[in-house]
Amino acid sequence: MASIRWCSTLSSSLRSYRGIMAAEKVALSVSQGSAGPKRSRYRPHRRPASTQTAPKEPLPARSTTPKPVDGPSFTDIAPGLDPALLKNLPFQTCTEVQAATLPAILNGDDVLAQAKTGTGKTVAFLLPSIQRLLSSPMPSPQHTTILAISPTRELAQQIAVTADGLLNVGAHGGNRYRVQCVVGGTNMRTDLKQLQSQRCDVLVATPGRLIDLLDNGGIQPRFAQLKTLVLDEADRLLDQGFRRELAKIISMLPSNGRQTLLFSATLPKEVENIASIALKKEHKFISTLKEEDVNVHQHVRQESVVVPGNDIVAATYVALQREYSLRKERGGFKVMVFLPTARSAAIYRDVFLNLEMPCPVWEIHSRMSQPARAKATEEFRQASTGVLFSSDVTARGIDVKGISAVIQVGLPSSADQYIHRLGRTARAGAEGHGVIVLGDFESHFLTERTIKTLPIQPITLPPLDSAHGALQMAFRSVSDDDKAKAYSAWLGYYRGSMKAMKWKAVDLVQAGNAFARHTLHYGEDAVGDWKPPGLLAKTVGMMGLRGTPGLNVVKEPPREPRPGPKQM
Ligand SMILES: Nc1ncnc2c1ncn2[C@@H]1O[C@H](COP(=O)(O)OP(=O)(O)OP(=O)(O)O)[C@@H](O)[C@H]1O
Repeated sequence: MASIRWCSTLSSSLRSYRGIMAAEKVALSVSQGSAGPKRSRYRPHRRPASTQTAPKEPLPARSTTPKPVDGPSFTDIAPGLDPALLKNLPFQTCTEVQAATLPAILNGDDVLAQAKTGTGKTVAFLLPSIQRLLSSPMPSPQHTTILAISPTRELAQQIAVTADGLLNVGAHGGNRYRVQCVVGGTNMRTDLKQLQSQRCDVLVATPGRLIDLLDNGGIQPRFAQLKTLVLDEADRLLDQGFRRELAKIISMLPSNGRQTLLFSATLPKEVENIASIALKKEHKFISTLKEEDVNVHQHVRQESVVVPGNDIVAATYVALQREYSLRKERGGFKVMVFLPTARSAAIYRDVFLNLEMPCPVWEIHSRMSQPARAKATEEFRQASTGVLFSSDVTARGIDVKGISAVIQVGLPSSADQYIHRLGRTARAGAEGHGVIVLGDFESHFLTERTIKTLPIQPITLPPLDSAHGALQMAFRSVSDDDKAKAYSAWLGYYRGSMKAMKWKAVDLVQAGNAFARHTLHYGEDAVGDWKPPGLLAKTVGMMGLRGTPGLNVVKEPPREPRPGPKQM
């Protein structure tokens, strides 16, 4: 294998973000709150999330200017659009989904819309909703006109920034309208204070925080004049995980005179039934996917790598090196690596920070505090190069310019999730590349009904031998406590896929133990007596694994971690 020098010189290579909305950016009231997170930081003794190694020779930056799309102009589709609103749009021509949905939304229809990832759905629902807001008499400051709900905090904040850019309507008396964003992991009292003291014409929220504010903050009257309800990533919001919360929210909103918009790249057939809790019967279903279309862009090169289970990390390392060498000349090595669990995203980031990476690395997952998540997202957004190790918190909707590749490690939770994660690259006509790295025990994913229809090319990576030594060293710096948590999370995650794997409990435990022994402990205990990390009897019971041979069941929580060797 041609060896690539991965150097670790410390320097700052962050460039300022040239996002499309940045030019229009105005003060946005994103309520983040100052109080600490509900959960403690992932690991307090570690270096802060922003400690980065950066390239010795920074890679040339790629342009992040959005490509103009080849569609009709916004005014062709909707001649009545407010000129001041059009001025705030960084584009003149519509994407397909924008052209297809604009007339119906302006007409006040309920819409269920499907379009591929990265095709401008956010503007598709915000632009006409805001137009309807602007063309009505100024609402009273106590009332919210548009409520958009997103399944993740980062996506909610991104939607709020876009809404804010669009609402910077000079012709309507400057910033008279206001956008607020309320998400979990921040101080609810701060949210409440802002909602009580300031206008909030557009509210973007995650479901949990919104319910809290409705139940305990008494904000229900704020929605008495609600005109538009948007569910972004609608299939996710209406699936088992969120459905009850959504049903409750909807029951607390007025139905008279309310327009509802549901958007997603993936809309399983069943969603139309469930969607009836939100949509009027006579809603419009608009899809820009053709009958025979696969749900990802044809210009995204997709590859799969299947390796023995113990080689998954090494294969990820080599896949990253390969991507780096592909990008070296052209620049723009910026990669998102998706892992099945929060714990594994954290461990991968730790391990890769200890390898000689040629760029900064970040982690983002639900085990981090919200301020740390926001900081990681913003730093990665602004970076011209870097790797973000992520759980599924950024799988949907997140729009970061210049992602050159998405690497998915391990079994995605569903075919749809594969599509959403892949959609973080090649957005708005940009180029991009996807690789999925699977262990042999999870290769059945590639034969799944939807996945089979995608143009995924199997590839063989260069030999992994050179990666093993470096990885073994890097894994030593991860504490036993973190390894134990990653092991437990691994069992919890793969337990959900036992049927697809044709596994019994004992097979699950065997595979989990192999992961702990050969990946987390990277062969250090391969000889002699080896015990998997301890699992509390309570945890074993909750996983339904009581009595399964191979587990190390303990009564007390594992002792405090012995600190690993000093980190670089
Ligand atoms: N009319 C347009 N012309 C050019 N670029 C556009 C246009 N509309 C939106 N974009 C850009 O396309 C990118 C993707 O938009 P957006 O995030 O709304 O996609 P999406 O369809 O919601 O994706 P996902 O399914 O991943 O949530 C953004 O950077 C956005 O600024």
